[in-house]
Amino acid sequence: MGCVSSKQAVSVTPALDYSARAGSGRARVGLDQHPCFMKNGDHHHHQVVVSCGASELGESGRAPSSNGESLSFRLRNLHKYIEGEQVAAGWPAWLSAVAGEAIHGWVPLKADAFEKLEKIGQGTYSSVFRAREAETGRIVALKKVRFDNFEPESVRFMAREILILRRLDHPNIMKLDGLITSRLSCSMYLVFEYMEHDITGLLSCPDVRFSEAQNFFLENQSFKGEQRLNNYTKFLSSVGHHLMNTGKSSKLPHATLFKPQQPYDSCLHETFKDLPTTAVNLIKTLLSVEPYKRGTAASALASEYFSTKPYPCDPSSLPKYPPSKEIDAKNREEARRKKIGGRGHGTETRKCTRKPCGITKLAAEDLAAQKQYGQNNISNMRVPKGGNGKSGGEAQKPSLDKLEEIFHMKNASQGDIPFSGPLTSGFAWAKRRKDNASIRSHSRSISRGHSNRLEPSSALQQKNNSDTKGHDNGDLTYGVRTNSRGHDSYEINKVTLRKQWRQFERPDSFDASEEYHSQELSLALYQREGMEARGSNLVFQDQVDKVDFSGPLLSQTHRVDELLERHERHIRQAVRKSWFQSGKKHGK
Ligand SMILES: Nc1ncnc2c1ncn2[C@@H]1O[C@H](COP(=O)(O)OP(=O)(O)OP(=O)(O)O)[C@@H](O)[C@H]1O
Repeated sequence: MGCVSSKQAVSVTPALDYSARAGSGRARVGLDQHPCFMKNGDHHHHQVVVSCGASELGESGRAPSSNGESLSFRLRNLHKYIEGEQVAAGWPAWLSAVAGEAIHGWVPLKADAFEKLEKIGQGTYSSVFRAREAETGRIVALKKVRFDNFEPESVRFMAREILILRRLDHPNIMKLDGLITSRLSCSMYLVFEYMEHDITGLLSCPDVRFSEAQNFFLENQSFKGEQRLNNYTKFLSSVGHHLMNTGKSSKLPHATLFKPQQPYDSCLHETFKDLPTTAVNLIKTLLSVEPYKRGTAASALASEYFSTKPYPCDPSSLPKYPPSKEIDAKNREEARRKKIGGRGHGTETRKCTRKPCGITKLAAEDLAAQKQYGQNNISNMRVPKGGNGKSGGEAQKPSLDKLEEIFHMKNASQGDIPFSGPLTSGFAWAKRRKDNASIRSHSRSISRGHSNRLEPSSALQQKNNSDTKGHDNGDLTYGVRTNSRGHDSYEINKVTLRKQWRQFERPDSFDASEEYHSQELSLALYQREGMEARGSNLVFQDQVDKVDFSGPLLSQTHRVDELLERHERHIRQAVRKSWFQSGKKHGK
């Protein structure tokens, strides 16, 4: 694992140790013992017992009344102290404030240490890029995760993935090498070792046929690997609901979310009648809705399926397949569909079909945004440091929100067609495209409500495609109309707006000066903006939920796997949404 300290006990020190390899996430940040506290337990800050002197009592210097208070008081100080240390090491404050443990012992990697190549994957909450490490030439995968850095729950959610990845150390699990972000950045990239294949890619290759033993091997291996577990999740979404609806009521907190309109009988045995009973039994266990009944990876490995013939082949006997990834399969499929169906049978149709209301709303907002951009003199916009948001910055805000949403449209998770092939070279988002990045970094995550809201109309989608040329990597794509009235002024204002943002915020430019940027300023502005955005999102949310959980989702041209994929996404989104909400309710 790329982490020096992930398996070590937490201890902190005022001293930062930068002696490790420069620019590496593996660099060590102070693991020396601080005389003020000692460890008790192995991996939680909460378990640190503090025994500080009077000088450590904080600003007031007042001694708290009871032991409990004293401890929490000191722990608060300790947390602040750790946060300060992490920020000094280059981590953004929003991250260390809520997810200090996930980054503990690491220093952020620098964007310009990598040359970003083409987009190679699209996950529900991420876009994945191939990249080259400048110093070594090593090829890595950069996973840009989507989250809302102003939503502590969202950051925590993302950080949990990091924390788990850091703790995993296995040949079948892609290693997390580090994180790219900076003190002034609102986004983050996870740096992984590069994987040439994924199962979906391999399975989609017409030339690749697995023998039973190879298949078995892959299954067996895959229980040990994160990548394949993703595929199981997809699989789960395909048959899971049958299991869920066998008449037994689930005790899960959000079970009603998944409750279908009509009950189903489990059809696992029927669906997999060609599989041996041992395999179906294993699947059944793995798909149990109730967590306590569900098999773990370890129990799966011990299942009969893996101990009966045919045994897995020896890994060394596996042929070396040409690189093939899910994105290639998607692109091939998309090309095929376009060829067969011509216009109107692609993703655009699907998106339009699914969310007509959202589209209408988006189009209306788009027009409103254009109008507003036309009216406002954006070039005069100047956001004062520490301002209260009542100046030009605020005036521009609603437009900016809309604009950035439109910008992110293509990046929305639902049914995106990822780009393949080298679209740019160099770490463009840090160097050449600070303009876009400014807006992007300012933006909040499009996961959850935002992404749903951004389902484009076909007109927007068309423009998306053409606008992509001028921009980088498919990471950020403009969904601006070309054929709408007012387009020119919109374009001009858009450029101006980007310049303005660039002046006070240089996200993703990892050595940004603080001359114009103020995280507090951004925070103040966006807290208000977040409320506005959330308010307007409510309009869409109902529609989205309605679409997500009822009725036929696809037109006839769509394949079952797309349906399943989308189901999976919807389920995850619903779960995460409710998870966030319940987290908020409980004031976590
Ligand atoms: N380390 C890697 N090397 C090469 N490609 C990768 C790597 N990690 C991810 N990818 C590619 O990116 C795609 C999306 O990644 P992944 O499934 O991990 O994203 P995700 O956001 O976790 O998705 P989801 O939430 O839908 O599971 C994968 O299908 C894979 O092809």
